Amino acid sequence: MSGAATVAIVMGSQSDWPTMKCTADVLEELGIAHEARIVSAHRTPDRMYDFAKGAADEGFKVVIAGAGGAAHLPGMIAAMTPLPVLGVPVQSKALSGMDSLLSIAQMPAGIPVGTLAIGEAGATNAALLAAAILGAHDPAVMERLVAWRAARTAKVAERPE
Ligand SMILES: Nc1c(C(=O)O)ncn1[C@@H]1O[C@H](COP(=O)(O)O)[C@@H](O)[C@H]1O
Repeated sequence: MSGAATVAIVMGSQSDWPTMKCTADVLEELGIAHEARIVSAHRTPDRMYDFAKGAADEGFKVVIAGAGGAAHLPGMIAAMTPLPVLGVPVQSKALSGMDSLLSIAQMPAGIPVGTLAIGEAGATNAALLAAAILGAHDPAVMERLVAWRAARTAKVAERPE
């Protein structure tokens, strides 16, 4: 999406992309400029430090961080930026994402990460939550979010077939 990105989507590995693509797809549908990068607290700590320290200066307003297993990425980023950080627990093979969920949710008081559900539902909702955050100060974004939700509601059938 063109224009200065307001939402950063970061993930610990290329293998997280099938999940985090759900975030990118919904942001695209909502017309919210975003940028996706692979950044790992474990494997690329210097890149993570530079990203987290510079995210606000880069113009990002919200960071969405997805990671699986020992998912320290969202919390480490939250420790280094005042921006809202939304954490998406990516489903892991060994523990089905429970490890990811607990790693992201159990932050110490003072360093918040808004933790979403495991997997694609969480990745989708992270985009909607980012839109709601941005929409609080941007009526055009809020209008598109309301329309997106209305369209989703309209798809719910009254009766099962
Ligand atoms: N949890 C983290 C972090 C981190 O938190 O910094 N970096 C990579 N990972 C995770 O390791 C999993 C397996 O990665 P590989 O598939 O590359 O082995 C991924 O879900 C990734 O998010």
